[in-house]
Amino acid sequence: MSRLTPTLDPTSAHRLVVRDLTVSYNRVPALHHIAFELGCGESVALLGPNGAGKSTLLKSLVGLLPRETGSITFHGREVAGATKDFAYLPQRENIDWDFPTTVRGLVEMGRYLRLGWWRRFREEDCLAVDEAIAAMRLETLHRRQISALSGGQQQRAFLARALAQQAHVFLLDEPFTGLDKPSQDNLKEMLRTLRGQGKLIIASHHDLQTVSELFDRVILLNGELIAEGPVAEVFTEANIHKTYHTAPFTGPAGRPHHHHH
Ligand SMILES: Nc1ncnc2c1ncn2[C@@H]1O[C@H](COP(=O)(O)OP(=O)(O)OP(=O)(O)O)[C@@H](O)[C@H]1O
Repeated sequence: MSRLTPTLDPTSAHRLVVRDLTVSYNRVPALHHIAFELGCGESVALLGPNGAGKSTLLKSLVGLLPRETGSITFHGREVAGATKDFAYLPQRENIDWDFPTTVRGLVEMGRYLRLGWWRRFREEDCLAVDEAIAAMRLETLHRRQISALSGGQQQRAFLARALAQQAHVFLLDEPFTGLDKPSQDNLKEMLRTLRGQGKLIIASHHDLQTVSELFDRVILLNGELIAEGPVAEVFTEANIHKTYHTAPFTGPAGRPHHHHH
């Protein structure tokens, strides 16, 4: 295939395709030969016990971890390393909320990610930032320091940054954790907005009670892929049991390392 004129497979348009993905830490595999295919406009719960590899999968999708085997393609194009099409929300405790910036400053960073730091901010960039702030209902808070926001508002500020970046795939690590009921409802609505805009949302999640209310599909993970598909088909008693009550597949290298929490 010519490098200059990549041929796009029409069936892969708007799809994220993961094939045979293996990711290891110090040669100990945390993900074993994972494969799945997702489409834009879907919201997907990434489920599995502590240490199942949920964060590892999100980080590897966003290019933060090298992969040992496998391929990731989006829109039929191989994804290698960081891409502006993908936005990543780390676990809350892994974000430095004391970083001195306003909501607006944070959202502008998303825009710069898109432009490159050397480019001048233009009218259209300001508009994109305004739009993102409005979509996440942060208009009244845009001058506030991010350290002075509630947990739910901080999540929205990060989602606004991803919107300004014009990301298509939103990789969210436990976005509902630590939010009270009103903030959860609010985030739920924001995710519905994003899905309506054709974004693909993949979120690790721990509350099995809310899965069917919040998501269209599930990925059940425990070192290896247990099952993947629409909630109604795949989120079954038997699959849940298999995911949470079976010893994780540890691979030929032996037991996985203890979890960092
Ligand atoms: N930086 C690291 N170095 C070595 N091993 C790691 C590292 N990060 C994660 N691991 C191991 O990889 C495996 C998967 O961890 P990961 O954090 O992806 O799980 P998780 O499903 O996100 O867990 P949790 O639900 O607790 O957040 C675990 O066995 C963990 O101990």
